[in-house]
Amino acid sequence: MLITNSTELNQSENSQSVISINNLNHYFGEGSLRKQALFNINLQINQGEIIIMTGPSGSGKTTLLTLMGGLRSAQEGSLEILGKQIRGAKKKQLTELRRNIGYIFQAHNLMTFLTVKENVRMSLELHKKHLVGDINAKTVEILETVGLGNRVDYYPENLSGGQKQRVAIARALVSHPKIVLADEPTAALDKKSGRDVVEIMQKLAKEQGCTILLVTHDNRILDIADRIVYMEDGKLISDGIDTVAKVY
Ligand SMILES: Nc1ncnc2c1ncn2[C@@H]1O[C@H](COP(=O)(O)OP(=O)(O)OP(=O)(O)O)[C@@H](O)[C@H]1O
Repeated sequence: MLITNSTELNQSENSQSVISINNLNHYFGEGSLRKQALFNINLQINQGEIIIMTGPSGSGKTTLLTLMGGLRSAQEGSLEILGKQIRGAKKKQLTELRRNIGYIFQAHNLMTFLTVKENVRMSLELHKKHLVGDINAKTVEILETVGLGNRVDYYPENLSGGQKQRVAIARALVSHPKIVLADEPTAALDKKSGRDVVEIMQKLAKEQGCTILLVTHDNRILDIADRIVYMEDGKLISDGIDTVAKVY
């Protein structure tokens, strides 16, 4: 009976872990040009956490973010995303995994020839499981949540930077991904728009229970994080469990 209980406990603990990284190394280039970009990274990320990754330029934040987002295959060590081992993963496995992940980038990457509504709706259309029910209504609903209910038929060129970024958030979250990756989402925005954008991300993520991984140099938004991961020279210096105060 005791064994059963402890097994159940382990299973429930594991189910909370969305990303599990152990002794991860990463290299760019080959032969004499081979350069190590990540050194022995260990990090556990749980469901619903908002993680901000910060550190100097070239410290490896984007490399780690793209690995955690299934945008490249892990080479050495262990990287489990949503329970799947990504070390040595093939393109097909990464494509499959990416269906569970939403992406928000500094340059929002909206389709300029589609309206706001069409941009968001397209994301739903790529997910077969969301093609049930009224996808138009789902699209309008999330646009209302990000404060763009009155802009659904606009083209991106007629929106401000902050509004475009809010469309990008709606597009990333409309399919209820388990993980959202955001690379410098406030970099091109003024203080107020940047703040609005991260607060909307925070609110939606908490409602949906999704995990957010956010890379930023923007000190003004650090407070939305549950944890701040600090990197230097390809090494993880602090994973925010109890050292945030020392770093900042
Ligand atoms: N495709 C690549 N080919 C070769 N080296 C790369 C490549 N991408 C990144 N690097 C190197 O890996 C290291 C980490 O880069 P990375 O972009 O992950 O850092 P970063 O912390 O995100 O920097 P920034 O804040 O400037 O975006 C750097 O030394 C960089 O030059």
